[in-house]
Parts: sequence; structure tokens; C-alpha cells
Amino acid sequence: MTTNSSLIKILSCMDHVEYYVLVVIVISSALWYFWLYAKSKPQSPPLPPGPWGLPIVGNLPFLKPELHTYFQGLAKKHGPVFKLWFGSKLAIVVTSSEVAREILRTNDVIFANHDVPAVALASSYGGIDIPWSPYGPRLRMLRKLCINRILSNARMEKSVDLRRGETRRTVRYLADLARAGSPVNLGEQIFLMILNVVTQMLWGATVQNEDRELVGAEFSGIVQEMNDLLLVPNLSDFFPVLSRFDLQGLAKRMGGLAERMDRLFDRVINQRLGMGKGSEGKGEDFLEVLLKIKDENDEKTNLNMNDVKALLMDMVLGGTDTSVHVIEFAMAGILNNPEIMKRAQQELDEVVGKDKIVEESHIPKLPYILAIMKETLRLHSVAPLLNPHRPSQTTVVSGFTIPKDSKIFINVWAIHRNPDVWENPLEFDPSRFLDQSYDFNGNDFNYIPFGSGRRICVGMAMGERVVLYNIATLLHSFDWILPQGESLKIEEKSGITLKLKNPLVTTPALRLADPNLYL
Ligand code: HEM
Repeated sequence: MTTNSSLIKILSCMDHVEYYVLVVIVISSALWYFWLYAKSKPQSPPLPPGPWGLPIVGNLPFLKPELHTYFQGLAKKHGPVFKLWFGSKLAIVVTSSEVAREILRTNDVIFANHDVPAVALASSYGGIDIPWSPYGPRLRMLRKLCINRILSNARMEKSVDLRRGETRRTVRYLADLARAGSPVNLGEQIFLMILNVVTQMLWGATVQNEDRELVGAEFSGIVQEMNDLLLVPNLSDFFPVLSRFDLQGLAKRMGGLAERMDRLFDRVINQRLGMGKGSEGKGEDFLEVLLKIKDENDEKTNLNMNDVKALLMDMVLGGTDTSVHVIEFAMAGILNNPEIMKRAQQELDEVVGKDKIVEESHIPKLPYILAIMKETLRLHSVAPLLNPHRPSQTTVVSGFTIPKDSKIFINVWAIHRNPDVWENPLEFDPSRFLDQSYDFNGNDFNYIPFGSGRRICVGMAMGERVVLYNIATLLHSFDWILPQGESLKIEEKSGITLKLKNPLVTTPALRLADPNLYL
């Protein structure tokens, strides 16, 4: 007799009551077994807490444009790690230096990818540049190349003349305004100056005179449009399954701009290739260095022409807005505090003198100007949420589960204003950095304006040099005066980087007696 037929026989002998009892026992045993199994399995920690959202769109309808201040408010209610749903995308916001350390140091490799916006792929030759490349050997090679060979201090020394020329051009223009007693929109002048400094370094020894103005104007127009597009909220980012449809046409528009930029790069590169060896003596621009590296055919570096163009794009997008806004915030802070202007000018007069102009070689001897830059980056972190990171695997941080591929915002802006760490955190007081040994290297997580770890800014050395040299020059050559009876209200506005909300209008006055120092 088979087992089946015996079972049927037993069942058929039972009356209905016995049958139901048996069914209940079997189901209860199964449930009991599953409960024991689930209990024996290690429980994964919960997701971080966070505000309630709506079905499908999550917290999107409640977001405010100034994300860093909005997040700071939410952190007061939900703690130093909380979650939000941007459509189907999970965002995790971190507002404490301890948790930032867990992410950027303890779990650095896991969090070393960036969360790539859909339009960024269209503007970066498919994401082959530094900010959007995934972490791995290729990214390490590109970063090493930039830090050691393109943006290193040694390389910076070779392009001092290219930078000085642009800064002096701005000084001449401001001196004319000073003689006429005319106010100036300082932010606009700083933007033009830094854009010219950066493009000079990119291809200043290649593109000359009138062509330089034309290339510069076209270039800055395209960069501006690209930055604007990056700011448009994009359904493709909130619902990645929809990204292939590009419902708002943003990736297509970005693709069009990238093509225009590509043609501009081709034009400049062809000029460089046509110059041959006779071009020596005009300083060494980045383009020249990159083309040399490409032609080395070293299998470790192995760059093609698109890599060269993507790196040029990184320099201008990473290097312009950041430096401009630091200088502008610094000048605004100084204008509001005449004591700070006086102390900085005293340092400059002692180190440089009133009969010479500031040179980059003076920078290491100007600790107070460095303190002004550090304090500006503390109070107005121009990248207030860093570039959002993305974990490559699910990880537990601070007792919470942080799922793979979530979007991680580190609220550096709020960390830099933590009253438990910074005395009078809302006050602009550079002297706090004379007594404390904070640097930009990302080792103290209470102060990380350039980020930390494997994705720390590659342009730190250049940013520091450009910002310090230009603040020093503006303060050494001129006194800065606000219109009679006016004081500045320093408010911030989010964009690709954090910037000053209202134009910084001020009148320069000549400080140096020798007119030759304004040539
Ligand atoms: C004062 C000026 C600057 C500040 C405050 C600044 C700040 C930052 C920050 C916060 C990041 C993101 C770090 C992260 O993702 O965790 C970053 C990344 C980056 N910066 Fe800067 N930066 C400055 C100047 C520059 C300059 C001058 C360049 C180039 C010429 C540059 C190129 C880059 C690049 C390529 C990245 C991407 C690095 C990567 O993803 O691996 N930056 N910067």
C-alpha cells in the first residue's frame, strides 16, 4: 500500500471535527515554525526615521529650494540621520560630524560613488569625467593625474604668469572706477576675473587676443546654460525607471549644449596642434599638458581625446563658480567688518609693503588672509551638501540601514555651524582660525569644506591659491567702501554652488600712492 492511499484511508475514517482539528494543528505548526525561523535570523536595523510623505511622490512636494537650511530644520526633529523619499529615490541626510566620519572615512570605499543626475551623463561624454565616474581603477588614475600632474603646486608655479595677467587686468579696470568714484558690482567683476583666470590656465598659452575674447564669451554662455539645466528638477532622477524617456527633454537639451562645447574644444585643440614647438615661452597651459599625457601612450594613463575634453570641462565647472563665490562671500564679510579689513591690510603692508604688488609667492606669509578664506568656507560652505554620494552596497551606519544606491547628502553647511563645536557660529570671525589648527585636508570632520576621503576635491591646491591671491590683491590695492549709510545684508542662495543672494555693490578707493602699481 502506498503512503498516499494510507493517508486517504485515515482521513476517510475521521469525522469532520477531527479533520478540522488536524488542519488547525498543521497550520499552527507551520506558523510556529516560520516564526521561530524569522526570530533566529539576524534582524537588519531599521531605515533612518524621517517625515511622512505622500504615495508615489514621497516628500517631493514639501521640499524647499534651500535644501541645506530645510534639512537643518528637519534634523532638529528627526535626528542627525534621517530619510526622505524623492519619488522612488531614497535620500539619506546626515547632519553630524560623527556620522559623516562613519561614511567618508570608516566606509569610504562603499560610499565613494556619486549619485549621477540624468543630465550630467549628457554633459560629460557619458559620465567619463572625474565627478561622475564610478569609483575604481580608472577614476583613481584620473584623480592621480589631476592632483600630481595638472593641478599640483609644481605645475601651478609654471602658470603663475597666466594667472597674474588676468588679476592685473581687473585691478586696472577697478582703478579706473576708483578714480571716477564709481561703485562697482564686485561679484560680476570677480566672476569675469576668475573665469578668465581659469580659461587662461586651460588654454591661455594657446588661444590669443581677440580669439580669446570670443572663445571666452561663447564658453561662459554655454557653461551658464549647462548650470541652469542641472538645477531643473528632473523626473528622470526621481523615477529612474522613466529616465530612458527623458519626459522633460532635459537630457536632449543638455546633449545639444555638450555638442556646442565639443565643437569649441575641437577649435581650441586644433589651434594647439597647429602651433607645434614654436609656442614655447608663453607659459604652459593645461591643454598642452593633457595632450602631452595623451600622446605618451602610457598604458597606465591611456587617455583618448574625449577624456582630455571631459577633464577640461571638469576644471572649468569645478574651478570657476566655487572660487568666485568664496571670494565674493569673503569680501562681503570683510565689508561688513571694517576691523577685519584693517587687520588684513596691516598684514599685507607688513609682508608685501605699499610700494609693490602682491605676488603668489607672498601667500605662505599671510596667515590672516588664509584665516579669512577658512572662515568664509566655514560660514558659507559653497558646496553645502557636498556632491551627493551613493553607496555601492547596503550598509549599517549609526545603527540604521542605508540601502545600496540611496542618495547621501552630507550637510556640511550645518556641521560648520554646530554651536557645540564653534563658538558664536553665526559670526564672521577669521581670528578663530588663527588659534585652531584646522586645515582643508578633510581629517577633522567638524570642518570639511572640500569634502574628505576618496572623493575629496582634486582642485584644492588651485582653489586655495586662486582665492588667496585674489582676496589679497583686492585688499592690498583698494579700500572698499559701502554707499553712505548702507550696510550689507549677507544672505545665501542655492545654485550649483551656494552664492550671495544680492549683488555686492561697493566703491573701490586707491590705497597705493604709486600709479604704476595699478598698471
Ligand atoms: C575654493 C574652491 C573650491 C571648493 C570649496 C571646492 C569644493 C569641492 C567639494 C566640496 C567637492 C565635492 C567632494 C565630495 O564629493 O565629497 C569638490 C569636488 C571636485 N572639485 Fe572642487 N572645490 C574648489 C575648487 C576646485 C577647483 C579649482 C577645481 C579644478 C580646477 C575643482 C575640481 C573639482 C573636481 C573635479 C571635483 C570632483 C572630485 C571627485 O568627484 O572625485 N574644485 N570640490
